[in-house]
Amino acid sequence: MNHTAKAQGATIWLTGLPSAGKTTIARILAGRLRSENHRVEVLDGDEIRRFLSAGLGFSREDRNTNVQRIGLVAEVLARNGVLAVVPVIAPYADSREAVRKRHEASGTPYIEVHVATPVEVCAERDVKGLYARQAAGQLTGLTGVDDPYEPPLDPAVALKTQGETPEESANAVYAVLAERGLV
Ligand SMILES: Nc1ncnc2c1ncn2[C@@H]1O[C@H](COP(=O)(O)OS(=O)(=O)O)[C@@H](OP(=O)(O)O)[C@H]1O
Ligand SMILES: Nc1ncnc2c1ncn2[C@@H]1O[C@H](COP(=O)(O)OP(=O)(O)O)[C@@H](O)[C@H]1O
Repeated sequence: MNHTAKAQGATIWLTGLPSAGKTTIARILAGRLRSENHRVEVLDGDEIRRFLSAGLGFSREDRNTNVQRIGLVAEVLARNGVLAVVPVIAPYADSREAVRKRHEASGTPYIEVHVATPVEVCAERDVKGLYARQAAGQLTGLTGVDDPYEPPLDPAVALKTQGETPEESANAVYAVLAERGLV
């Protein structure tokens, strides 16, 4: 297939707690997809918050605004043939549903991946020290600890990252894309 002329885009949204493995899986998946000549963009929550969502905090309202902005950008990319990989917490089911609807409205594939690492494992990994800061009383409103996380009820795939390598997790997402004829 000639990917430059007729590429099929999609949004692949990786939702899950801090330190669940979203960013790691997104990077590995994106690397594999690029090596196969797909057009790929990773819309990382942390990066977007420095620019497109600068000034937004972690209230329900701000998280929703953040997720809708990212959802808009992802849908535009995906509609135009890009595989948009989105490692963003997106803790609220209604925000994720709005993003799904935006994709459905244009007939653009939207794949929801639950990076379903248990909070105890995430807190042990604590890549950015957020769980320690929350425990020390230096931070409140941490997703999964003292702020809500509404798990997806019907994700395309749920990854148990504590029992597998990051490569295996990324391969499981790739397999879903393959099943749906997107790669
Ligand atoms: N209170 C609180 N809760 C959750 N996360 C926090 C918080 N404060 C800062 N951070 C850091 O911000 C990153 C999450 O940003 P997102 O844009 O993915 O979150 S959201 O979808 O708007 O909820 C998240 O990145 P990841 O660890 O990669 O998930 C954190 O590093
Ligand atoms: N199967 C796996 N998938 C993804 N990350 C894993 C896995 N197993 C262990 N890890 C580790 O967990 C950490 C996840 O960090 P990160 O990807 O930054 O999480 P998030 O983006 O969800 O905050 C990394 O240190 C990664 O090496």
